[in-house]
Amino acid sequence: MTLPKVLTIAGSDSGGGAGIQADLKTFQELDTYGLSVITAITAQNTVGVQAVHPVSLNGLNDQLESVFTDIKVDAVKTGMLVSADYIQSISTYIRDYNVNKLVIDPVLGSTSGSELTKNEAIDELKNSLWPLATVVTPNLIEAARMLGWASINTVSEMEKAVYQLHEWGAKSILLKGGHLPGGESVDLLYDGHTLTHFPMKRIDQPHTHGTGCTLASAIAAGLAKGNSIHDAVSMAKDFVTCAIREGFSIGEGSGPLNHSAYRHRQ
Ligand SMILES: Nc1ncnc2c1ncn2[C@@H]1O[C@H](COP(=O)(O)OP(=O)(O)O)[C@@H](O)[C@H]1O
Ligand SMILES: Cc1ncc(COP(=O)(O)OP(=O)(O)O)c(N)n1
Repeated sequence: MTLPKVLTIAGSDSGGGAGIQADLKTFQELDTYGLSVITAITAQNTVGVQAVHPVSLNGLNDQLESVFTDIKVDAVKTGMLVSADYIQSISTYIRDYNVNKLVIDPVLGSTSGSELTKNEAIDELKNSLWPLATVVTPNLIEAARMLGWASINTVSEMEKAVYQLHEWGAKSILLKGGHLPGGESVDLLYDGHTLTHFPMKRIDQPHTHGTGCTLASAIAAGLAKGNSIHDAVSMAKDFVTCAIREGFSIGEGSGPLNHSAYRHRQ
């Protein structure tokens, strides 16, 4: 028996809700084999990020070399990328090893407000990694920051944003509307030809830590299993919706999702 192999390149979350931990749980639940290259260790819990300790650039390169020289991965997902030199290195491996299923979650900060990828790294992300992506999955805050806009507050602003972000060379963009105000929201997928709306009713749930990481990882698992981008996003939306519905409390702040909810859905 063999399983599709999915690699996450991201930061560790000691609280277990986001980052590498959310990614590996998602891969496992979707019957794929998860591998990890860790960019940074965050001291983090449900209340926020207390400290960030990047792995050295040598440490990052050693992990990339070990994985890529031995294992043919079917898809890669990236999360917290720390800084421009890390992104340069990761882009080189993605290009040299012909990774053709790449999901970039352009994590710039945590919802609690800590910087996880340096602002100066945005240009490197745009120029070297973005054009290699099958799909990039910004939230509204990340999209506005990368476009140099003050904010994105409406579906028509989301539509303008998704078209502009697509011009940077990724095959498709999934602009997530989780931060849109109101009880109804939408994620927009644009593949250069078709704009697809994934509408959702907001689940009234305080425990949503790790939604972005989980969604991007589920898309990567779907792609690794041979699904189209549209089908992978559609499955990933169902996965994250089930997981949000069963989010739970483990500390004083915003708790994690239940990653096994999709497997046990009725
Ligand atoms: N309260 C919610 N109810 C239903 N879906 C949600 C909720 N919050 C986020 N989502 C969905 O979870 C995914 C992650 O969205 P978002 O919160 O915008 O990203 P991030 O975690 O990167 O900030 C998106 O598909 C979004 O639509
Ligand atoms: C190590 C690490 N990586 C990414 C994030 C951001 O995760 P995300 O899924 O966007 O979840 P929230 O920050 O919205 O809870 C993180 N916090 N830590």
